[in-house]
Amino acid sequence: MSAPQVVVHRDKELMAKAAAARLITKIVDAQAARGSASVVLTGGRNGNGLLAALAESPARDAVDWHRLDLWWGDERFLPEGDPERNHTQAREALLDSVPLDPARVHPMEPAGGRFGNDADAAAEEYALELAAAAGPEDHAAVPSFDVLLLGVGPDTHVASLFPELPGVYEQERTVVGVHGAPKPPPTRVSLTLPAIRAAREVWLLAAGEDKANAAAIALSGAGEVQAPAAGARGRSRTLWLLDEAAAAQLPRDLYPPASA
Ligand SMILES: O=C(O)[C@H](O)[C@@H](O)[C@H](O)[C@H](O)COP(=O)(O)O
Repeated sequence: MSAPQVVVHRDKELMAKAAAARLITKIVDAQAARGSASVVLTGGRNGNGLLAALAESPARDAVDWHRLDLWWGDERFLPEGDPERNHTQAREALLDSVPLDPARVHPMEPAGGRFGNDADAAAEEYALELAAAAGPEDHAAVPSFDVLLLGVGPDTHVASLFPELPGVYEQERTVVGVHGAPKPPPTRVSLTLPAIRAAREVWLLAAGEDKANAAAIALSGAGEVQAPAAGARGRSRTLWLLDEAAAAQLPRDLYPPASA
């Protein structure tokens, strides 16, 4: 697993724009090299802020949208179209504005869908979908995602893996149902750390002073059970994209203060 790299931007708006530019370049390079690209989206303000910035980017259509596979790192287990679903918010922020191939967009099942209100069954189905998309060269029963995006909670949760809750202990399954999540809604579906760590690159997005403590804890050697963000590592790159407020408590060796 790759050691974390930290990049700090002035504020959350610039962080979102810079992250969007970085993601466009990564997708374009992957498509040039392998004919397609694979990205895992995340929910929350920073994840959706990146998508909205990408939608506005002048370089947006350098991406061949028809050759992009989109997955989700987690989903709030709510009915299709619920405004609080990560899928709904991603569509509003970007997906409905670009010519994606619908067959390559993989939302997690909603509540009241094929599995009714059984989040565990929805998780099992998504694991099967991921496994079906994995190739012989892939590092787990999931495709080798080019970039897996993660927002970071103030408690250091990523996706819907919360400190000391069952999902963060999962070492076999790639997707789990989550019950009793401290961040509403309580029922969710989430990739597990083994699935996250199969990604080539993991990018963690955190902006605002409410994330400063979480970033400092996760980047200072905390264990993944107490700080799930600490376990979110990519095979070849782990990149923390912060604004100055979220970087304020980082150890000095990770983010030296601006020179006076
Ligand atoms: O379903 C969700 O809510 C997200 O997937 C969650 O993991 C989110 O990324 C973090 O809670 C950070 O959210 P903010 O960026 O809004 O702080």
